[in-house]
Amino acid sequence: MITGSEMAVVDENAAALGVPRKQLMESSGNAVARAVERIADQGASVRIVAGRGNNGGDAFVAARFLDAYDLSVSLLGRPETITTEIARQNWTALEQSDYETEQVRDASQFALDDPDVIVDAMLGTGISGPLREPTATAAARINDSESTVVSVDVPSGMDGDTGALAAGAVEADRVVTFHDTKPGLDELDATVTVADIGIPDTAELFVERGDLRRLDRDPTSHKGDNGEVLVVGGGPYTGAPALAAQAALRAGGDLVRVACPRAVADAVQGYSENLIVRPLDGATLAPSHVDELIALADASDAVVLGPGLGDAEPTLDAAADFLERYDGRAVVDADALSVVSEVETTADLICTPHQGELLKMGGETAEAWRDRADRVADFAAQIGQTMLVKGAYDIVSDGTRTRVNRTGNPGMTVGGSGDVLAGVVSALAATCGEHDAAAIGAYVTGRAGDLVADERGNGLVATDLVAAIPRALWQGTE
Ligand SMILES: NC(=O)C1=CN([C@@H]2O[C@H](COP(=O)(O)OP(=O)(O)OC[C@H]3O[C@@H](n4cnc5c(N)ncnc54)[C@H](O)[C@@H]3O)[C@@H](O)[C@H]2O)[C@H](O)CC1
Ligand SMILES: [K+]
Repeated sequence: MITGSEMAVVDENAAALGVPRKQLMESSGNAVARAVERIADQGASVRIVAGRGNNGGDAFVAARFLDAYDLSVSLLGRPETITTEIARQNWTALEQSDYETEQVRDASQFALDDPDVIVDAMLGTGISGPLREPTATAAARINDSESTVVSVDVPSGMDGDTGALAAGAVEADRVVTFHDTKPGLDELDATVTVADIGIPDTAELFVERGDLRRLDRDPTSHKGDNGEVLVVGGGPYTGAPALAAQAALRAGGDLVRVACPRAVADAVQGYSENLIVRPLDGATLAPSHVDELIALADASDAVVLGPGLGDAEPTLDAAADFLERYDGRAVVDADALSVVSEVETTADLICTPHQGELLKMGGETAEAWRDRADRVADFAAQIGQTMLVKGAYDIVSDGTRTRVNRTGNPGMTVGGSGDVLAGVVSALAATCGEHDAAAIGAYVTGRAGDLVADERGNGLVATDLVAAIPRALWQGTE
């Protein structure tokens, strides 16, 4: 089962992997034509009723495979208002090839002459809201007809994400859906065919640019809605918490605070006026700080625990106390990772170890990335948290879903890139679930590294990554 929104991610990832949407549309249309052939003899009358989106586009393709039928195609609208290039191209091909076509400008013009088969391609997963004219009238006429109705992808009027049927939705006899079944289809009194349209299976496994659709920012959001992040770090090191904090800001975090030992507070503040530093007494994190950290964390949307903390006994005790008392979202990185397996926590963690740190946590790794993916998924299920195991192929898993990220390059082994990743993931975790935040965070950070490597080769440093995050994040989708 896959939702319409998820399909939009997968089909854009297929395009990123070299299988463009127009190719998918050709496969979809061919599958629709084969379904018509299964239910109607050659020469039977077939009426395609198409909308102005890609659902219609699928049917314009199907038309080219139905020459043996008494075929006519009705477009609900004007061709120049067809909403996508690939659908428009397939409509134009019908016009130029002299297929029997008509343009229905107004519902009153729409007449059905009781064809044997009606192909319902008015609306697919792009539906929003109740049926509008002329679709509503066309759907009513289709439902009143005696024809056998074959719906493309979903019956027009069905919501691709929830399966809910709008009032007046088409009552299909058959549905030809693509790649995987959709919510609601198995509750219909219709024969459903799931057509393979040639989407590579890695389009769901690999994190690609289509995943950026999951970050649709709510344009009406105002300061503080898109992520207040608390970075708990510093002590032996000062750069790490500053890198994580700057990365969180560059990844869209609105307000980022750094809770660090007083001894390094000036150094951390010195890196940037963008940071709000909350000094903690002393030179390293200690259990006496945990009350204040919990108060600060509860006022944030996500926490990064670890950058530059060091592994002094009191520091690890403090990290363990914090995790046992915190119940929000936290990215755990660096030295703090070693306490995760020892604590009972209700927090939703995203652990970002490299393979060596994974072993220290009690996890297992493997040379081949598919084997490593299995082991990481098992470990994530065992500890009940989201794992992001860094490597040439980053493995992300929450024990149920597993993704693989291939962006990044050897230049990113430079110190600090792990701090940048942790910061990016924390900002995303403030606006989307842990699993997606980890997958997209790995993709964006690696992509930032690739953008910088194009310009600087292996001379990249972690601050270059921070600067490239916005370009990597808002590269835009198709
Ligand atoms: N995702 C895939 O792998 C593939 C999907 N295919 C087909 O594409 C459609 C989705 O196409 P899309 O262009 O996003 O939208 P639709 O064609 O479903 O509809 C948009 C169209 O309809 C109008 N509209 C929206 N809501 C309403 C309404 N309530 N009443 C009337 N009209 C409405 C809107 O204005 C647009 O004009 C998917 O279902 C598949 O069939 C690919 O071709 C194959 C791969
Ligand atoms: K449809």
